[in-house]
Amino acid sequence: MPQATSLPAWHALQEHHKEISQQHMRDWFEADPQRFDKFSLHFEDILFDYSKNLINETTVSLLLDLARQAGLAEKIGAMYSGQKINTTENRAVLHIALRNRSNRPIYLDGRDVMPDVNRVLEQMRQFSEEVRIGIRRGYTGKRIRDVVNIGIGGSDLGPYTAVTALTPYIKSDFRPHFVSNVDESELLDTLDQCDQETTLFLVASKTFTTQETMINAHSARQWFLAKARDEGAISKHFVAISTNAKLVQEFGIDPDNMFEFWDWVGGRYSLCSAIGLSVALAIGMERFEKILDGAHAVDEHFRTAPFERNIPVLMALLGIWYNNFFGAESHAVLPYDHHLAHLPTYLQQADMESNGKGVDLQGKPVGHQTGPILWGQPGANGQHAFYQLIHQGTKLIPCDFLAGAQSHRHLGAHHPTLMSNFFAQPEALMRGRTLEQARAELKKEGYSGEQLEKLAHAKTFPGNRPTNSFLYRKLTPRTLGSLIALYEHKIFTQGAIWNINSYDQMGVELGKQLANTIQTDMAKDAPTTGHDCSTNGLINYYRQLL
Ligand SMILES: O=P(O)(O)OC[C@H]1O[C@H](O)[C@H](O)[C@@H](O)[C@@H]1O
Repeated sequence: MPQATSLPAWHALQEHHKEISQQHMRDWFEADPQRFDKFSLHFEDILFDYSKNLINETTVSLLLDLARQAGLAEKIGAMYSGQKINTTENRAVLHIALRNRSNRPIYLDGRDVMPDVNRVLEQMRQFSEEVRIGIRRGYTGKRIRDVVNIGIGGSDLGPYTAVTALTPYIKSDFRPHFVSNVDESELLDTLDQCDQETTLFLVASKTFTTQETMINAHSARQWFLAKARDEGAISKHFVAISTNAKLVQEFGIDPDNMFEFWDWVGGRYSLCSAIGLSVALAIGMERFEKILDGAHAVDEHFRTAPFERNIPVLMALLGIWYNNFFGAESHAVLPYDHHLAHLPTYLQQADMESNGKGVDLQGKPVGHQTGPILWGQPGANGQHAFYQLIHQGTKLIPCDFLAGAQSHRHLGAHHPTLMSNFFAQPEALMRGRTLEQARAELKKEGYSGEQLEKLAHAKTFPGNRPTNSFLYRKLTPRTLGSLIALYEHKIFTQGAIWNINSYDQMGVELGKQLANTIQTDMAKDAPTTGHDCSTNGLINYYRQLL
């Protein structure tokens, strides 16, 4: 596959960019009352409004050409048919199989993976129901009240984001916890809230070798045994979620208490696998399966919708437009739905670990920018922190705004107020405020002369800042599954066009290796000398502080 930069559509977009960058969205909206109809789409109850972007019909058509010329259709086909598109690790990428709610088989090396998927779903169903209704209890016969998921990265962020998102559905006498960091503070603060007799630990790790998770799991085991004093009781309080049966057994977890997943599920794409067990325990398996339904519906949309009406494809192309032609370095995700507070963090791993790559599929340096810096936090909080820079700073930051029309609980004017901000911010970012408008407003307020002039410039907003708005009825399990799948396929599409492998994460390794050698050095009595002088200096000063 040729580099994206050598495709004819790339050159055409470079030329087109010159023309678009001279124009203002405000004028387009004034000239064309149909703009919203042209540039918005519905998927079930989710409205995707992309009309407030720096695009016209030619832009969209050139971006679609780019997708076609980059072989996107073939690449989607390759993923769905189980080809080993994770070429560096020689693995297929089949998270779509985890939520394949159709009767269609999905083959990997000539074998249908669906019986395995369904077997584990059945195991999750049985286990979560037994815990929730109290058939499975702790070693003293008490009901399980606290569930602690111990995992990091993909074995933490997905279920943590989902459990937070679906807080209104959590069983009232049940408390889910997530421990990821190796910093003992997190584990100890959590254990302080728990009782050994009523706590269930889910040790979640695809590889079962991740340092942070293993240390936390061993410490949790010790904490448990300090009270239970019976190794036999472990089977009632520890389960594992992993692809590595051997290491799970070595840790002392009964194979019957292991929930399997497979090397064709990337960690950051594993929410719909057994990694979602904490979600199933918290909200019930039936509702967990609604997440799968929502994700599957989007999988089908992505697979079958023509590119011009394919939401993840359009999300990806708009991202590429800003990333590669406007030089935007970051992308903000701004949920006006407090339950989605962890979505930006979740998407940081999904997007930045997938597309933070500098070589292409042939192992050659890419000749263009790849994945953006993804960041964000819930509105309205962000408005009082970093929106100033988005409105008037010197950087272009495309933003996604997300909101549910209905909230789960009602209190006075809270929700309408939140929603008014959700509508106002993208409008203000698009429209801005001209110098003339600022002058007129100040004049009305009684300003004049030099002071008016100075203030008018400070109060001018350039506008023309691009946003997407996602508006759905209510944050249900199904909607959550759909939103996550939309972003997953956006990431896939961008990786496909950039011709990179979105499914390995070699960049995480070096720091891990160095940490291991440094820990050995730290254990020695002599001052550390084996590193650069800065690292030596830091380690040696740390010793003095102990
Ligand atoms: O699930 P695990 O094998 O414990 O891995 C947990 C995480 O750690 C690694 O460092 C990877 O960068 C992540 O992609 C992964 O999700």
